[in-house]
Amino acid sequence: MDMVTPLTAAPHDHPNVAYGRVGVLLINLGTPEALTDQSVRSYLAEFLSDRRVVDYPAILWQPVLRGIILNTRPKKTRAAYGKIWDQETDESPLRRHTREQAEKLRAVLPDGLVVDWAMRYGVPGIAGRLDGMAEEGCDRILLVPLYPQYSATTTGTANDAAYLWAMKQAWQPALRTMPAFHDDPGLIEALVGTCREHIPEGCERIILSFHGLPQRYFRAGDPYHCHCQKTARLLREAMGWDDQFAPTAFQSKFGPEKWLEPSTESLVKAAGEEGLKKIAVITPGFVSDCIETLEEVGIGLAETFTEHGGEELAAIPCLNASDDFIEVMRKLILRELSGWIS
Ligand SMILES: C=CC1=C(C)c2cc3[nH]c(cc4nc(cc5[nH]c(cc1n2)c(C)c5CCC(=O)O)C(CCC(=O)O)=C4C)c(C)c3C=C
Ligand SMILES: [Fe+2]
Ligand SMILES: [Fe+2]
Repeated sequence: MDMVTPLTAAPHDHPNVAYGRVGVLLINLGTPEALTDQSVRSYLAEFLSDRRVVDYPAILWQPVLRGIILNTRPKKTRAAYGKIWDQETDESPLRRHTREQAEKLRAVLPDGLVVDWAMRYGVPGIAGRLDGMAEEGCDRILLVPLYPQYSATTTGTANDAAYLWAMKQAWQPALRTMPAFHDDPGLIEALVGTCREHIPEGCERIILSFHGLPQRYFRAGDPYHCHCQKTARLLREAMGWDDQFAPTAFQSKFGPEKWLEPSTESLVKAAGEEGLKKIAVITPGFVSDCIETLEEVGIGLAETFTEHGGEELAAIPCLNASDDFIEVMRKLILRELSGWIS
């Protein structure tokens, strides 16, 4: 690798600052630290106070959030996490997969790169991990929000947190951000691989389900909806599906506003009512299994399907730390590090 040797002995009147290294920081959403109401509450408080996520004026929103939502939702959300918590490592699935993705990428990326991971909400936080990278001498850092489709509510806010940290640095590192990779041929090929492996024999419909957003954000210019539609189209084309067999839908609605439609729930109910017995749901907007894929889809919507006459709803696993996904990310990261490493 082409890098300057970190300064070990600075001239006597200079601060001893390490430099010359390149860092890669994977960033995911965030998740409760422990399976307690208090931990879920503080995670939701931070998440739902982010103005990129809920853009109502704070003076109106904070009383609703603190007075109602944070007194009711944590108990329900904790119960949902309880069904999917990783007992082996005592962490949420999202945390486990993100950590494993970073560990595997560190092993396959060039020696000398500093590869780490952080969460936008909760721990390990973005600022703390960037402090660590700076201490290790990273003066060039690639930020990699782990969302194939760009949204201001996810990618945008992850990058914001890094810029906010950079505003306070005496020696601000050069920062690059990973562009959306919703149409990356490697990503589509990896999704094709999971479809071939996991879609059950005799499946009558496959719903391509993405996390939703308020329609208002889409109208204000967030390209997320278009990125989702493109991922869905490329996957359909690669699999030879039409949009009757493989419709796009949006899940996880929160609050009273109109969100992107159709909802995954409405398509699951309709499939049962039409007399379909076996369907699958794939979630190509989530690279890691989490509460929204394992609990909402794998448990909740599977029950909804049987309540409406269906028999089996297969929730297709996310790419997680599979070799295929690590290879997708390795190539994208090397592309984005062009000129920084040789
Ligand atoms: C309040 C509005 C929300 C918006 C807008 C939103 C966008 C959005 N979220 C993801 C990915 C994830 N969201 C997850 C959990 C989650 N999301 C919301 C709300 C909004 N998300 C809430 C309240 C929660 C918490 C769970 C609950 O209380 O039901 C997760 C899972 C985290 C985990 O630990 O498993 C992910 C991942 C995307 C991609 C997105 C917009 C594009
Ligand atoms: Fe969400
Ligand atoms: Fe669009």
